[in-house]
Amino acid sequence: MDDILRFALLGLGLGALYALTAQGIVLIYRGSGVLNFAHGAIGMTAAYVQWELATQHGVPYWTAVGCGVLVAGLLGVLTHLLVMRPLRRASSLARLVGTLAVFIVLTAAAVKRYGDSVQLVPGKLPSDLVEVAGATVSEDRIWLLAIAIAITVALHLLYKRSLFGLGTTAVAENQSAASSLGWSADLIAAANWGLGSALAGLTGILIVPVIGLSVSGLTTLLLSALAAALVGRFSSFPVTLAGGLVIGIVQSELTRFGTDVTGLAGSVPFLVIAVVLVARGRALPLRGTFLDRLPALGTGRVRPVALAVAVAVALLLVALSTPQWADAITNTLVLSLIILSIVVVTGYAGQVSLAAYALAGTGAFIAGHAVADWGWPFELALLAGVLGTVPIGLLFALPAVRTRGVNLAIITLGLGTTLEVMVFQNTDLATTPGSDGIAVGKQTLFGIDISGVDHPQRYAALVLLLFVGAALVVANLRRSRTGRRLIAVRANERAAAALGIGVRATKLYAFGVSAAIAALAGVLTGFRSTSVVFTDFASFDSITALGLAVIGGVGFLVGPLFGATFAAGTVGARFGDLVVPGLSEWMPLIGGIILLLTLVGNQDGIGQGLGKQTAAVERKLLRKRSDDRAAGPQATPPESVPDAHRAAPLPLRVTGLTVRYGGVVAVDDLSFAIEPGRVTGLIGPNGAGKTSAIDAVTGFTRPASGAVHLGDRDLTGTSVHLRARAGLSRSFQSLELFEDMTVLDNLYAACDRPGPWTYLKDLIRPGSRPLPGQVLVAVREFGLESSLDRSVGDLSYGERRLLAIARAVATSPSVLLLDEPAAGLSDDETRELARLVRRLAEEWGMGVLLVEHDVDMVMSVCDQVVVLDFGRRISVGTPDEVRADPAVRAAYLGDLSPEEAEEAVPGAEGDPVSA
Ligand SMILES: Nc1ncnc2c1ncn2[C@@H]1O[C@H](COP(=O)(O)OP(=O)(O)OP(=O)(O)O)[C@@H](O)[C@H]1O
Repeated sequence: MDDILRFALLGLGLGALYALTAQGIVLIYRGSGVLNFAHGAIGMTAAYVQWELATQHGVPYWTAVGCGVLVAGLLGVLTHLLVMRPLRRASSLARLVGTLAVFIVLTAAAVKRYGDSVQLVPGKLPSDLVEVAGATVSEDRIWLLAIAIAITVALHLLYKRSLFGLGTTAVAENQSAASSLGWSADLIAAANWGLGSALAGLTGILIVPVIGLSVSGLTTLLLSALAAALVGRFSSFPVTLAGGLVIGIVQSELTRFGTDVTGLAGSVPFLVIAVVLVARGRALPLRGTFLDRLPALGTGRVRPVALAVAVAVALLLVALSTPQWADAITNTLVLSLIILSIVVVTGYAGQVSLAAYALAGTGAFIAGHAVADWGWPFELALLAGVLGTVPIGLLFALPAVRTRGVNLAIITLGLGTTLEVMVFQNTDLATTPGSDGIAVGKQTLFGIDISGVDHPQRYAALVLLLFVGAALVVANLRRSRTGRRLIAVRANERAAAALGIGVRATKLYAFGVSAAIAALAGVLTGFRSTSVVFTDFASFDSITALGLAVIGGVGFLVGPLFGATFAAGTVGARFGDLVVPGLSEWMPLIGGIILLLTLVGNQDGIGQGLGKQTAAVERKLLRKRSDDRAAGPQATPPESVPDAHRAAPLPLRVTGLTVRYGGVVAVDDLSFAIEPGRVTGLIGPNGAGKTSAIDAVTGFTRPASGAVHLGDRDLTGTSVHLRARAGLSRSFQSLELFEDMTVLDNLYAACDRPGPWTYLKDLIRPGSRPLPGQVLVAVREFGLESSLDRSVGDLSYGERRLLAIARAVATSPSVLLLDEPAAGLSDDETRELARLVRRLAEEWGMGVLLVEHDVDMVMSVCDQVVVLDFGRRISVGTPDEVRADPAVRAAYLGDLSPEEAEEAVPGAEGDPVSA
């Protein structure tokens, strides 16, 4: 019992360190929406400044502390002004990498100045042993706990009570609204960066007497601190403190009771948090979720002649290279493969995963054991490593099914670190006796000696060919139907699901392909010498790899090559040394600064600039051909919708539907039916529950009760994409188009129905097929023929609204649910839309549900109208019946002022139902 208490008390001290670190991270996240990877580095800088001033320049201790904290605060403000402000319109991924670049610059500068050994720094907190509740602990832990609590209370009060705190919250929630009230978002962000970084500095200074002063020391705290921040949802200071303390206590108890499993203590609390987060996450984001600006994407087009020439030249260079240069080429290409795996999962599928190195290590681990323990030849071991890592990649994908953004990044980083400490660092699993890794010896490939030790050029040539092969597979994926689905999911998960795309399967697929590529890199890294050494696969290196991916252009196939050249030990670093001898010593710092400049200069990475230039040259050279292509390979649309493409005429029956949001009953026991070939209107005042009804029918909201049947099929409880595939298609009030795709690709995403084999086939032979007949008819009906190659971002407001409906129609639904399709259209456009809706029912045979505020349009188009008020159905019937219904008049009149109501009652002129 005493032991339990003693370890709990020790854990409180540890937890206080986590909490202190986490509070600064939360503070900056609240103020700027950025996860600051440079937090630990800023703290470390402050600690070094304080240490140098106090020990080497005789500055009094507390003055030195003040200077350290001040420098940290200044670094925060500078980070905001020089990096984050120029990146304010960039994707959140680019901003995250901005902080990473700051991290690299600060750590490289610190290594240059102070070296990378650990200094023991005496602290000012008393460290006598004291007895608390029968257990002995060092007094400084109690002080740290008290400081953590005091800082938490101060921050809580500052952000809840002060004008500055209110301003920060206002800016975080709605920047433009806050600006219109006179808050300067820029000033508030700068202040938060300054304050958060000063706190990082103070934390760093307080912590180093406990953990020692070193450049990398603070990163070891990072994961637990991030976990504490996750518990506090990056917003609550008290919950973050509690999270930090509980993690500290659990880790401490585990070191006492679970010492025989490597890495258990560090991993368990993290894993529990990950599971809770995933359980509490949502399969699809909520309505109105803010959609981030996304990194630009390349086309994935391969120019065979240029590629063949490039490969031939590269092979020649490899053959002529010295062993050192061959090694540098291998390093560059292996890192390029790692980055290529990030292009698939983050660039194409939009999932910020920080697991690349963990997956690479897994590949090396499997292949290493296959060779060392089971005596498999290299060819088979390579295959086993690559394929065997795919299931692990899918495991990493599970959190992505229910979490996104920063949360996903941290969970994947944590899972990767767990794998690293529990498997890769476990000497029972990852070393052969007498070796510091898995001893695999020298390799041959189909009888040719390719040992990286004896023939570095041959090994480099092998890596080159495999890189080209992997890049071609990724290029195929980008151009394929499957690639389009990945990009649709990246752009908007809700819209993708509504079109029948299995969002979960798509994400799993991206993680699977990415894992295979990372594993290939891992095997090639591991087998270049005679034993697979797992220090090559540090989980935190995944953060740097993501940074390099963004610098190169995370959506571009050439991105990996550019990104990789910025790393140490690669071709880029060797060239640097050639140009200025001795440069390699400065290379990490210079590399960090170049990263910063590149990122600030071009947020979409080098790949995009290159892509634009190539495209411009090509356009000039091949103007005629590209004109032909713009005209498109599409066939002429048939006169009417071919029977084969008509949707099955199925009635939709909704019975007893009730939707609750906490205490609000948005839809109350609603029943209605939609018959094929007929248009049903759903009207009601603002907030009556119309969109909630569509959400519940299409599966976006889980109703409290009720049933949905399409024909004979009971769709109650099925997921959004399965309802869409069954024949329910919807449009959204806020359109939810795939903004970074062309009109044509938006339509393809809707009408493609690839089978399970397509996922594999697309990696080898991406097929493109013309739009099916019914979509061509829709294109003509909605007047989109000349816009097919345009990007959605270039369309006018009216065109966007038409595309949203055309896209829903392209899925060939039995029932089409339109949510306010005429909002914002002119009278002429609305009349044209009304005619179109009518034709969709009469000529296409669909059942249409029309939610509209334009009552005139509803009355003119619909066969039947359902009226909602406060979620309840108050009337149903033909337009005339509804118009005459006193309950409807009362509901609508309730919306009007008394004068308007009086005016409306006597005659038809002011009648809100007919006007
Ligand atoms: N996610 C949510 N959480 C809590 N309440 C919600 C949520 N979504 C909607 N509501 C509430 O449910 C009720 C119905 O909203 P809904 O948007 O479905 O109405 P609507 O008829 O479509 O309104 P509008 O015509 O303004 O679009 C409203 O009171 C709304 O505030």
